[in-house]
Amino acid sequence: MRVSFTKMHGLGNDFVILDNRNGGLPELTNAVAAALANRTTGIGCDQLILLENDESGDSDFRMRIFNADGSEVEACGNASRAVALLHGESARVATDGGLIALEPAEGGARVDMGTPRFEWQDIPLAYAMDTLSMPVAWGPLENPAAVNVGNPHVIFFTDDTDVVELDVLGPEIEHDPLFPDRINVNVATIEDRTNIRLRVWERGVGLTRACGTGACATAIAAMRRGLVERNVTVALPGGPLQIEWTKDNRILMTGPATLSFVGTFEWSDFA
Ligand SMILES: N[C@@H](CCC[C@H](N)C(=O)O)C(=O)O
Repeated sequence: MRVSFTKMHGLGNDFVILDNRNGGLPELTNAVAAALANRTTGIGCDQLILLENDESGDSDFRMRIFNADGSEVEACGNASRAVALLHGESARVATDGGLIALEPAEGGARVDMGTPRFEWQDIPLAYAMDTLSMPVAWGPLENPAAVNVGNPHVIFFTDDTDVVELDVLGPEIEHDPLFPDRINVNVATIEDRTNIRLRVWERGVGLTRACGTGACATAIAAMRRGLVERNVTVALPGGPLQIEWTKDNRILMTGPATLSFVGTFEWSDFA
């Protein structure tokens, strides 16, 4: 079967998007997702995004997210903006991390990512601790915060994020038994009350140019610690995102998205 896909990215975090809202595609297994995401033998991307009908009728459609390693996960901020651009109009979208609201904007989108969660069981962590100030360390990275913004994040604040060996510490922390579902690892530097610099080791992928949910989680953790205002710019290697934590406890993320190209592939080559 010949299948169409759209290649998009948000600040260099790239996606292969399959639109199955009209049905007809075979079941997308974790193995097929990993094969398509492979940059040597597949199409290549950080995340594979599958759009489906929401049978419950609670949303306009459903967005499923697969990391490059094939694992299916709950949320993806950058892909949400890409899907908003592709869809072209406002939409309420069901994800495994909860309902999100897309609002296309010039060259990108504003996304209501929902409400953050802070209970240790909700991250999830393996055992109880204060998620705003965790008494744990990995090498020079210590005393992180953890936030679930649909997916799980741990956030370390350091004087200079650029000197952290995230390619070494990232995989170690991602796979630590403290995190039963593994974790996305964020290393951030507070520049001033409205600016944060951020690098992310993504669960199931590795270092990426940008992570939208990482920007949301990091901004919320910094706001909870009183380090920044409730509306900040988060600068990632791929560019900036604007993150606001509203008085009614919603996370609003605004930033660009880009359509790279449209192509086709033969499903049986990857199944
Ligand atoms: N790139 C994403 C996050 C994708 C999912 C993440 N790797 C996870 O495993 O939770 C983003 O822009 O948020």
